[in-house]
Amino acid sequence: MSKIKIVCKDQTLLPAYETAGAAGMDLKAGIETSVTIKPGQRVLIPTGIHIEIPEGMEGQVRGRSGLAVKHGIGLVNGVGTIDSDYRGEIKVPLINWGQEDFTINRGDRIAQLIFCRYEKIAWESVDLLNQSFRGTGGFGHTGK
Ligand SMILES: O=c1ccn([C@H]2C[C@H](O)[C@@H](COP(=O)(O)OP(=O)(O)OP(=O)(O)O)O2)c(=O)[nH]1
Ligand SMILES: [Mg+2]
Repeated sequence: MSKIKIVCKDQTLLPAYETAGAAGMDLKAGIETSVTIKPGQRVLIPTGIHIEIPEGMEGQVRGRSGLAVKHGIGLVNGVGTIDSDYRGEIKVPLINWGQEDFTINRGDRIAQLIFCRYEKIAWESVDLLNQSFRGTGGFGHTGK
């Protein structure tokens, strides 16, 4: 298990795995007062945490399916990327795709954070790529 440094002044905001097999730690809203998101509105919610991810790893901020299904709450950026050299506060850009106002209170679990290893690459410029069975087919060319 990797150890990752975190600055979290309010321990009630410390992200945690909710179950033994959870892939993501839930991120909590570090807002002072409640925030209401109107239908179609975007808000950037602070989480109260700063982290130091080792090089070669990234953090992925993903939505919570319960908030999406029950209230239409999603992430504006799809999946957020937390770079290993980022030392700022992690923030979550939420959007209300639903039809009703949605209120967030301090400490509410608004998204989840997954850690992944990635590989860096260098381009090798060529004129031709190796042929493959798929070729240039994509975007549904294999059918429904
Ligand atoms: O959901 C997110 C996405 C990003 N970030 C922070 C961490 C990340 O390392 C930094 C930059 O994110 P990204 O590279 O996605 O945004 P950008 O628009 O390319 O900004 P920059 O020019 O600062 O890289 O913002 C968050 O706190 N939450
Ligand atoms: Mg960037």
